[in-house]
Amino acid sequence: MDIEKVNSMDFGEFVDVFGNVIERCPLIAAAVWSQRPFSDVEDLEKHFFDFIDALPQSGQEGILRCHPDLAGRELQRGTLTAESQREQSGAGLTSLRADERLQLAELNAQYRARFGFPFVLAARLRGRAAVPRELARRLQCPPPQELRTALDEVKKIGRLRLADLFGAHPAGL
Ligand SMILES: NC(=O)NC1=NC(=O)NC1=O
Repeated sequence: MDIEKVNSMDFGEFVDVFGNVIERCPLIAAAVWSQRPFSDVEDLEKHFFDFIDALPQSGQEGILRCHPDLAGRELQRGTLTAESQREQSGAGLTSLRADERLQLAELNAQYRARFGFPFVLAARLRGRAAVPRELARRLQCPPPQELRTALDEVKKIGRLRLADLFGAHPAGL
């Protein structure tokens, strides 16, 4: 994949390839397509992130709500997107003990009850021990700060997914 190829994609191709850069939010790719041509992958990524930053809080929270829980029901049922499945299994979340899974389910429920959206963490960047630790730590954060932290994690996931698509190794993560 190179940027000339991306700039030559029609709408359908572009959304097929980039529709899940932000988990289950193809709308963002559909909007970003109209911003082409992109100078490079960083420019493409910036358009994805600028779209997220320009949303009202309700839209930003909506993006978070499109994310499946870490080690949640969807992982158990095998209904995750391919990207999410790779990320969650890569973080060791498919080999949790029953007590670890229960602890995460309880923390995820507490988090969702407090913030109104699921806990989001770029799982590939952290080991499996970091998930409950980060969840417990962030559970104490003020909601405005936690919204920003969660969106930063969405962007880290997006950066990793774009790097995969370009066969690159993302800097600055
Ligand atoms: N709730 C989440 O954090 N979900 C995810 N994190 C990832 O890295 N991939 C996911 O699906």
